[in-house]
Amino acid sequence: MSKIPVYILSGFLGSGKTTLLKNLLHICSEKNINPAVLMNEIGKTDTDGESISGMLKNSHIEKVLDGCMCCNKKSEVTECLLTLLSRKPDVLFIELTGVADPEEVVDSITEPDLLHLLHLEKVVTIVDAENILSYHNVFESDRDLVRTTKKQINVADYLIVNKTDLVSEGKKKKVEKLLRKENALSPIIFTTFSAVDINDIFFSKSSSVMRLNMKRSDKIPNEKRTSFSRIKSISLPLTTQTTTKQIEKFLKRWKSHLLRAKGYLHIKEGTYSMQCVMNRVNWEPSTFKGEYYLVMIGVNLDTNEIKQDWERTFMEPIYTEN
Ligand SMILES: Nc1nc2c(ncn2[C@@H]2O[C@H](COP(=O)(O)OP(=O)(O)OP(=O)(O)O)[C@@H](O)[C@H]2O)c(=O)[nH]1
Repeated sequence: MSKIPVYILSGFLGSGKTTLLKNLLHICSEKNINPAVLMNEIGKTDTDGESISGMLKNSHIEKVLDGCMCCNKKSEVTECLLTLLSRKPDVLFIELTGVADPEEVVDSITEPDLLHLLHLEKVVTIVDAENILSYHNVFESDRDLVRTTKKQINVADYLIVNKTDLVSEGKKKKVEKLLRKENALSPIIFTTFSAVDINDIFFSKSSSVMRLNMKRSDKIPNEKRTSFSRIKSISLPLTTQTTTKQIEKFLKRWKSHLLRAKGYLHIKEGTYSMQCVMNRVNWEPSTFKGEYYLVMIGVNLDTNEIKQDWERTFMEPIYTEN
């Protein structure tokens, strides 16, 4: 029986992993390739899964929520993978959380129960050209997080520098230099909205197994690792109508700890998907039909304080004309 090729999509919060996954699923649909997807979210709420599910046969997606596949959710991964592999997809994509260490995930997918069913084709790491150079300042005191972002670059077989529409040529060069410091060998491509060439991802030569084995032998045995030591997430339900301005004002109040926010919100103009990466906020009309919410992810978020602030701000209908 031929083994199913697996692609791991890694990269920090908001770098463009889900955007890449959607592009890859479009390519699969055009080429009549039958994909399966394993997704992981740090929080209990599955914001991206909904839109991805719509692009797949129902049974071809599994989700690991409320934790990180590389740390406290390892045991669930084998079960989810066995379920997906039993459906005999042509290819399997695993989208990691933004704070996952891909090397740890490689360890869990190369255990004996799975090894005869799949083979790791590539670890693809996507970096956010706009923000990557400032991460080291943001995470100054969190060594685990700094180590994880470096590791994501270090173990990649293929590196994508995304969001090039938001940076100058000079900044692109600086990002490339940073990547080369951590990873001297793997190809680097530059993209906007994760628009990759199918040949680069699916047909270029893979060096993953060899390189990852090399890296693993460097590991300190029994080292206790967590990739997201101080990362916290909170999901906040919204039962009233609001405005983009009011939501952005709320996010600004918690800006110093916030890395990422996303959700579906009911605003004056209708239902919108909101995506916030560091300081940048995007709003897009959405056909989402569920209950409205906002998820916030950040370093040492004071979840009790945030919850109280949210309830104070959005408990009563607060929509005003201006
Ligand atoms: N301007 C710009 N925005 C982008 C680009 N790529 C992605 N985005 C936006 O960045 C936001 C985050 O993209 P995602 O694909 O959700 O990022 P992610 O890595 O999956 O995020 P997490 O799952 O939270 O880690 C979304 O609003 C995207 O539309 C790009 O090249 N340029």
